[in-house]
Amino acid sequence: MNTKLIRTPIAYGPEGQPTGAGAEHSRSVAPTVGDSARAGLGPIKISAKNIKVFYGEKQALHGVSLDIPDKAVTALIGPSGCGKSTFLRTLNRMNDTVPGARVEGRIEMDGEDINDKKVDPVLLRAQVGMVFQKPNPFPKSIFENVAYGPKIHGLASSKSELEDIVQSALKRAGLWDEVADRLHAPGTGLSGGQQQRLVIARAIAVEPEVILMDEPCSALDPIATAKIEELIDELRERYCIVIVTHSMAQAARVSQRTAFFHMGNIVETGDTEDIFTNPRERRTLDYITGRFG
Ligand SMILES: Nc1ncnc2c1ncn2[C@@H]1O[C@H](COP(=O)(O)OP(=O)(O)OP(=O)(O)O)[C@@H](O)[C@H]1O
Repeated sequence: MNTKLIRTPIAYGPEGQPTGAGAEHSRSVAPTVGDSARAGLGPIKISAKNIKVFYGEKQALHGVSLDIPDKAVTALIGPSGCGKSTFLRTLNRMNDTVPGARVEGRIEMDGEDINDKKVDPVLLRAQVGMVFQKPNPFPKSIFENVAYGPKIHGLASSKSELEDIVQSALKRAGLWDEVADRLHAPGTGLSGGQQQRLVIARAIAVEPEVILMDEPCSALDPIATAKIEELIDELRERYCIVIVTHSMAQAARVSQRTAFFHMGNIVETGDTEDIFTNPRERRTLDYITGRFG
């Protein structure tokens, strides 16, 4: 069991291998995502199996399965209402917070069931951070926006350590140079694109392994969008990133893997280049060429 997700730690052997309870779930050889080994992607980080989501009587996902590689960007594309955001929210159990929502199926992160009752959803959401469509900084200073998570998760043992974490997260989010001289100004006073990078810094500050992005650029102008796309490309060296986007061009620019959703199902998954140049399914071709959606 991933100790970052539960409050009770388990023992690890001398080479970092899990021992005792939960060790049977660990993988000595991490699998890769089919042909993505060729594309040089990381091993599977998240594996979703037969995911069904219901909002009351309405079924939004009808048994979706997807392997998501580490150190890569996976784009979820498809027409409005096809279930992209619903699927994204299952990956850090955000649907738990939606009244009337019910999730079936299994989602493993590093081979562990994230819906296991031992998993603390608060710790899971720190490990699997989320960036929304509309930048949502807290009504606090730039510094406090980033420092908040590390403080509540006890990641800094001193003020200077906290300052280092904040500085490093802002640097990795490509925002440091623009805010270094006004860390105590309100986060909400930044431009939309800067706010979105602040929110990304906030997610990074708690040392996540996965970053989920739900249309992160749809409220931004082309220049701010280009900066976020550049940032996503840098972040993928370190994180597993899943992005929902309505922009085919964006999916093609930033992702290495793409899953095409339609009416609560995945029609096709593959390397982004293959999906956009040589899709196997007619519905994918029709969507990416703008015949529907
Ligand atoms: N909280 C909710 N309560 C009831 N139905 C919901 C809820 N959230 C989503 N749905 C429904 O579930 C289906 C999938 O919605 P979802 O938002 O996941 O699609 P999407 O592909 O992300 O759409 P979009 O691209 O428009 O954001 C839709 O029919 C939507 O109306």
